[in-house]
Amino acid sequence: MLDKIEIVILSGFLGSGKTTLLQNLLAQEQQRNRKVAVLMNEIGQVSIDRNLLNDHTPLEEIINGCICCTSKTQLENALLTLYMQEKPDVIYIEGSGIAHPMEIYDACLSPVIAQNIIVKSIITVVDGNIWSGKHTLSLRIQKLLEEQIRYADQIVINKVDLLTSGQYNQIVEDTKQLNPHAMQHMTTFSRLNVVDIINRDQKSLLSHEKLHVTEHLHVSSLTYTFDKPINRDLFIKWLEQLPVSVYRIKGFLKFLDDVNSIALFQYAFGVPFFYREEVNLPLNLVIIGENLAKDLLKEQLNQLEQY
Ligand SMILES: Nc1nc2c(ncn2[C@@H]2O[C@H](COP(=O)(O)OP(=O)(O)OP(=O)(O)O)[C@@H](O)[C@H]2O)c(=O)[nH]1
Repeated sequence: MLDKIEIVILSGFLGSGKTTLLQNLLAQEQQRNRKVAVLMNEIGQVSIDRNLLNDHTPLEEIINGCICCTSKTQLENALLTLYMQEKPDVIYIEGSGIAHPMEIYDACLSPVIAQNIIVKSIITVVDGNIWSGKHTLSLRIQKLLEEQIRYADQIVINKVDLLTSGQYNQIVEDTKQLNPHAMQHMTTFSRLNVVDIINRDQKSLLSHEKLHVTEHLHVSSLTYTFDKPINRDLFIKWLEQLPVSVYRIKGFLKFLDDVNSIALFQYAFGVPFFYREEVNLPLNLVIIGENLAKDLLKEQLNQLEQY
């Protein structure tokens, strides 16, 4: 089994400074001698940003589609390709400016590779200038900007050079209110030493800081592997009692009433879907949510295997 590959998700609205940040990060990774791969998602028909990266960095691109719709499977496949072919230490995923960070997070956790990766950080770059004038944007875009901030564990407030001190203070306050857990960085041209922040050794931090760090990424995931078929009704009963903080589950199941096939299972915000598949895949179930009670969930899933 290969070592776990780190994933860092770069989120942020169009033009906020994600590619600029990525270039900075890649330079820092190079100094640390780590093997890096990049996955980019752009909405346009052609890739613009690839020219901004050096030729040695393995790159997969998903062009002309946003991860939140059909391109999600493409992202899963691209990630799998990078994982199998390049075996990097870390994969940076730059989402399109209109992608929701949770959609990217979700797409990373394909049941096929969820056990082999670890999402280290969700970094959202906020365009200070756009944020200050956000009332001129549609409500949908305003909501997206807020969501991109809400789900980050590192917030890079960029383009500080274009802000008045009043605007600067307002952004700091707004982002703190939307996401009190995240670390804030105020930057110009996305200049910050974030690699160290992502990789800092938690043991070396002061104890109060340690607690803070472990709480940063408040969205988490759990992968459970079933060894045998389970009872369908009991599984559905289990789903019905889940707290709303579990908002996504996906994976492969085998039910006692149909042991010759596999059920591809999808669950989003309380709504389950089962698709019958005639393939043989490991029975991995990935659960995504906020403040997951992992031990309890494992125990409950283990119980399902006892019937
Ligand atoms: N004035 C100013 N310009 C910046 C800053 N950071 C980035 N830019 C410029 O903003 C533009 C967009 O930056 P990118 O890094 O390409 O932004 P992006 O988020 O990758 O953009 P998309 O790929 O369209 O989503 C570029 O022209 C950058 O040079 C900053 O701090 N201040």
